[in-house]
Amino acid sequence: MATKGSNSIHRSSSRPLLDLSKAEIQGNVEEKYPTILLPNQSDDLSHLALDIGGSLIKLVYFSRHEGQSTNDKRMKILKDKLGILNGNRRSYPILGGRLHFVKFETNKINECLEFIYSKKLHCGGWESHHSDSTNDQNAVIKCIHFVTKATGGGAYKFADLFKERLGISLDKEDEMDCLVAGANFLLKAIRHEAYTHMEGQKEFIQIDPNDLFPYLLVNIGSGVSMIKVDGDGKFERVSGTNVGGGTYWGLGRLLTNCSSFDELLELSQKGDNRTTDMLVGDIYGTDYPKIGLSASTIASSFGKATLENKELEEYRPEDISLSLLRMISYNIGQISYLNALRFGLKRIFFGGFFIRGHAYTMDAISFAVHFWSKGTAQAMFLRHEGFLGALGAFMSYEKHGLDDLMVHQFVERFPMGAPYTGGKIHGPPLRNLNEKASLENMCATELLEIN
Ligand SMILES: Nc1ncnc2c1ncn2[C@@H]1O[C@H](COP(=O)(O)OP(=O)(O)OP(=O)(O)O)[C@@H](O)[C@H]1O
Ligand SMILES: CC(C)(CO)[C@@H](O)C(=O)NCCC(=O)O
Repeated sequence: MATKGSNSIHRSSSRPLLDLSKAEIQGNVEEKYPTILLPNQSDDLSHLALDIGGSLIKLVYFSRHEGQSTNDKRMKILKDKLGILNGNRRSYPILGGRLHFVKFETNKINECLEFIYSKKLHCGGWESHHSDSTNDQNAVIKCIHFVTKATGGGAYKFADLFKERLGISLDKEDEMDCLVAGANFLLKAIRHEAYTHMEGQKEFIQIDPNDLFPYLLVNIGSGVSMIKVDGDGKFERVSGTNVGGGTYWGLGRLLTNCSSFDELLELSQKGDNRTTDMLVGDIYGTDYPKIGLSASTIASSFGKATLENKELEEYRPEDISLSLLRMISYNIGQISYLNALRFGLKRIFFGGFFIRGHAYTMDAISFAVHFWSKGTAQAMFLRHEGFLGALGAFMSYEKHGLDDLMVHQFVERFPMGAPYTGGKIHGPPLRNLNEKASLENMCATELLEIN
C-alpha cells in the first residue's frame, strides 16, 4: 500500500519546481526499508554543490547521461539510501553522467542564480535525516527535503538570497574540510591531476595514493590558506596570508584600469618589470654572489618607483601587472616553502583560481619554492585548481550517507590509467590565455565525464 508520507516528509514550501507533496513512501510505514517515489515531474535530478568565495563562485554538478531512464535508477538509489540509513550494506548503483565545473564572479551572483535555475539544478539536492533514535534498527526517515551543499564565506552570506530566489537551503560545509577533501580526492583518483611547472615546462606527476601524506596544500584564492594535510579529514590550517589573488586583481585593477582579471594577466605577458622593480643590479651595479643574488634578482618590488619622479601614467600597465604578479607569486611561494620547512613537508600543492593555469604565475611560484629551498622542494599544481572546495562540498553528500553518485564509483570507474586527453576524463585545459574559452557566455564550464 502506498502511504502519503505526511508524517515522514515535510514539504519544502519554497520549492518552485518539484512538488514534494506528491512524493510517496512505498510500502507500509512500519516497514524497515521503505522506498520513496518521486513523481516524474521534473527533469532528471542533478546534484549540485557550491563554493562561494570572496571573488568567485564555483559550482560542481553532476548530470546523468541524456537518454538514460531515471525512474528505475531513482528507485534503486533511494532504496540504497534507505539501506544505508538502516545500517545495511552499501551498494553503488551504476550511474553514467558528468561532473561539470562552472564558475562565476561573486559580484555577478545573479548570473549564477540564473544558471542554476536554467539548468534546474535547484531541483536536485537531497537530504535525509535519521530519527533521534540511537537504535539503528528503529531508524526511520524523518524528513526529506531539498538542500544544496555549499562552502566558502558566501554559503553564510548569501544563504537567504538562495532561499528566496531559488528555494535552495544551503547546507554549509566547512571551507577547509572541503578544500582538503577535494584535493585528496583529485590527488588520489585522477591521473595527471598534479604537475610541476618550471621555466615553461609542464610535467605531470604520478602520485602514489598510498604515499600521498603528509603534504602542504596552499589554496590561493582572494586570500591564501596553507593547510598541512596528514590524511583524509586529518589536517591543520597552519598559516595563511592576506596577500593573495584578490591583492593582485585589486591592486592591478587600480593601477592599470584593466577591466578583467584575465586582461590583467594577459598584460603581464608583455611586461618588463625592470622599469618598476628595483633589482640587485640597480643597487650593486652587478651581482651579489656572496649571498647568491644575481644582478637581475628583484631586490625590491616596485622599488624603482621611489627613485624616479614619475607619475603612474608614465609606467606601462604591462610592466605594473608583471611586477605585481611576481611580487605576489614570489611572496606566496616563499611563505609556502617556509611553512613546509616548519613541518618537514616535502610536497607542496598549489590550488585556487589565482593560478588560472597561467604559465608565468606557476613559474614564479616554482622559482620561489626552488630558490628558497635550494632545490630541495618543488611546487606542484592541480588541474582542477580552483574547484577543490566545490568538489569537497560535492563529496560531502557522501559523508552524509547519500552515495548514489559517489566518488568511490568515480575511482572504481576511472582506474589510475585513465588517459589525460582524448579519453574519458576531460579536465580543465591548461589554457593559454590567448585561447578563447569555449563558454556558455557567462561562465567557464569544465567537464569531468563519468561514463
Ligand atoms: N574571472 C575572475 N575574476 C576575478 N578573479 C579571478 C578570475 N579568475 C581568476 N581570478 C583570481 O582568482 C582569485 C579567486 O580565486 P578563488 O576562486 O580560488 O578564491 P575565492 O574562493 O574567491 O576566495 P576566498 O577563498 O579567499 O574567499 C581572485 O582573487 C583572482 O586572483
Ligand atoms: C578568509 C579565507 C579563508 C576565505 O576563503 C581566505 O580568504 C584566507 O585564507 N585569507 C587569508 C587570511 C589570513 O590567514 O591571513
